[in-house]
Amino acid sequence: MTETDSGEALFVASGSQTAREVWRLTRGHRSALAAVVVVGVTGTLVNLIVPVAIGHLVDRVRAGTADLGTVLTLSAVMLVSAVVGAAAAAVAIVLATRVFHQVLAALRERLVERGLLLPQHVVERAGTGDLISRTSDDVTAVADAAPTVIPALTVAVLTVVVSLGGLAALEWPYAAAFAVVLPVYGLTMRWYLRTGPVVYRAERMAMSERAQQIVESQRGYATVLGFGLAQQRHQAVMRASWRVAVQTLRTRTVQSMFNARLNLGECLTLACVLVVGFFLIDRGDSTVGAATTAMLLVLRLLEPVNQLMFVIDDLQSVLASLNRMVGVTLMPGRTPGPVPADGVGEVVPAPAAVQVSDVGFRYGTGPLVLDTVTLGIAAGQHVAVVGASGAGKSTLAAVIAGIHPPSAGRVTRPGRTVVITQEVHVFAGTLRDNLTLTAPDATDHDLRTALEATGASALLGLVPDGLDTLVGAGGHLLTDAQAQQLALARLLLAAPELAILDEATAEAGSSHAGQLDRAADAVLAGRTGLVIAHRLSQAAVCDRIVVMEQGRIIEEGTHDELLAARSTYSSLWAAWESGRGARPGGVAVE
Ligand SMILES: Nc1ncnc2c1ncn2[C@@H]1O[C@H](COP(=O)(O)OP(=O)(O)OP(=O)(O)O)[C@@H](O)[C@H]1O
Repeated sequence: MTETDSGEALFVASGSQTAREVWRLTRGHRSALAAVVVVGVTGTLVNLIVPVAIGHLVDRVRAGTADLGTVLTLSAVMLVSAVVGAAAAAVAIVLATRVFHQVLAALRERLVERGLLLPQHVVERAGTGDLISRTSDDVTAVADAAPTVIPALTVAVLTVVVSLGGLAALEWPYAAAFAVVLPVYGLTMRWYLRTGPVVYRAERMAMSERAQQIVESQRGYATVLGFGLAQQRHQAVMRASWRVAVQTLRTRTVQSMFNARLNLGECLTLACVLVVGFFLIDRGDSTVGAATTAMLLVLRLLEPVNQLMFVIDDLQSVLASLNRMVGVTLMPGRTPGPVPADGVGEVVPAPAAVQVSDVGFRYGTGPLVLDTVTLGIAAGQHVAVVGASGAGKSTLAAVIAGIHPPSAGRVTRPGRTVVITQEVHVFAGTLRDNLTLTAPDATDHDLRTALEATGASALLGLVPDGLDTLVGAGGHLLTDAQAQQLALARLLLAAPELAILDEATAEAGSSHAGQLDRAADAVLAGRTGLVIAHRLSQAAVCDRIVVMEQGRIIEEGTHDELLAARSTYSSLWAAWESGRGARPGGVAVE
């Protein structure tokens, strides 16, 4: 896991780790794989009948013993063997394609599942584009190449072995002539195996970086517009795209040089076999028919040898992608729910109560963001966390939610915990799809009840097709407040034991603020709640308030207790009250 630990890309598996993992995934498909091999061997053997029959025909013609019957019989044999050989190859390819698509689907599922469980800081450290590129570009690269690579590799290996055997059986010097040229192929292969992975890896990395630049530009759309960074982002994407173009050009250059070396090997082989045939016939050690068969066998053999080389070319690309995909599946991640993650600290399940004990947290190697934080929330209690910007409130929420593993200390929380932040994602699909994400068995009646409870029943009247309305990318665009209502209704349907609202209703100043506050009250009712409060009116109605400053809890108590103590909170409250009074509409909606 060195690459991840050093703060760079996500883990890339070694060849043997990938082979082990892929072999494990073929469990359940082994008999189909055996069928691919058997059918492939049969097809290859049958295909060799054609050159032997042509050689035989040449000798019969030269000897003057070839009549129409012989020609027709040999032609029929060749026709049948060509048809059977082609049919066997087709069956092998279909079988292999099926098996590898199934294995690839299983690997992709594991990849996505694991990717979602990776600690957020690990993904962020590597750049989200890396994970996206592995689940898209790499999967596509393997999907495109695997169905041709595997049967071609099998057929090529079998043809080489069987044809060499046939050449040796004919006259050993023919096989020897081919063997003399083999080092050219060996050297080509060695050069390519050294050069290929380097250029392919560089190309994939460039693609990852391009994906990262595009994702960042899209994610930070508001910031890009707000700060007038469009030109800068455009340049960054252009530079990343140019690097992809340069790397792709390098890859193509290496491929062209590879082709040139293959052509050289082909020329040398044909020349050697011709010269050997000439001397053998001249000395009476071979017939013209045998030389014809040898030449045809060599021609047949060259094709799969070239194919083998080309397959190795694709194989390089497939292996580079597979290593990256398998790498993610081998990384340690959060297991779903409240389990210890890869930090020094610990997260363990508990009934509806929360206990945070001496928790410390830092982002990567940065400064301590949470410093020996201790906090208890009884089952059913609602606690608000307030404090200045950067005090560590969101980080504490994320550590309790299990998004970040604590660097030190221990967190105990309920198994079913849901966190809602200000950034709510609306998935592309129907409103119903978005709501049933966390409650697949919910009926339309349940969905309507949840929307009503969160004050969002009006939403159904505003969208064109009710629950069937397509929302998210490409669909009906929901406002931020509507997206928040949707998220709160989704939380209600998920019915967690602990709900964490990280400024989930922070639409301060908007006419929806009061509505969202009421929705938050509805979703917190009857369950344990942690509220990262943006507006102090949200904190005031909670059972307890915790004040944070520079990663530490500095005050704790009820709203009245903290006001009476003339504490930091009371100053915050006074400042907020005067600000609220000044803000038009602020009071009216509370
Ligand atoms: N992903 C991150 N990587 C590095 N540092 C981070 C990251 N997220 C937050 N921080 C830093 O951690 C500290 C605490 O941030 P956090 O967001 O938890 O504070 P907060 O009290 O929730 O602030 P706000 O009210 O502005 O959201 C800040 O100094 C912030 O810059």
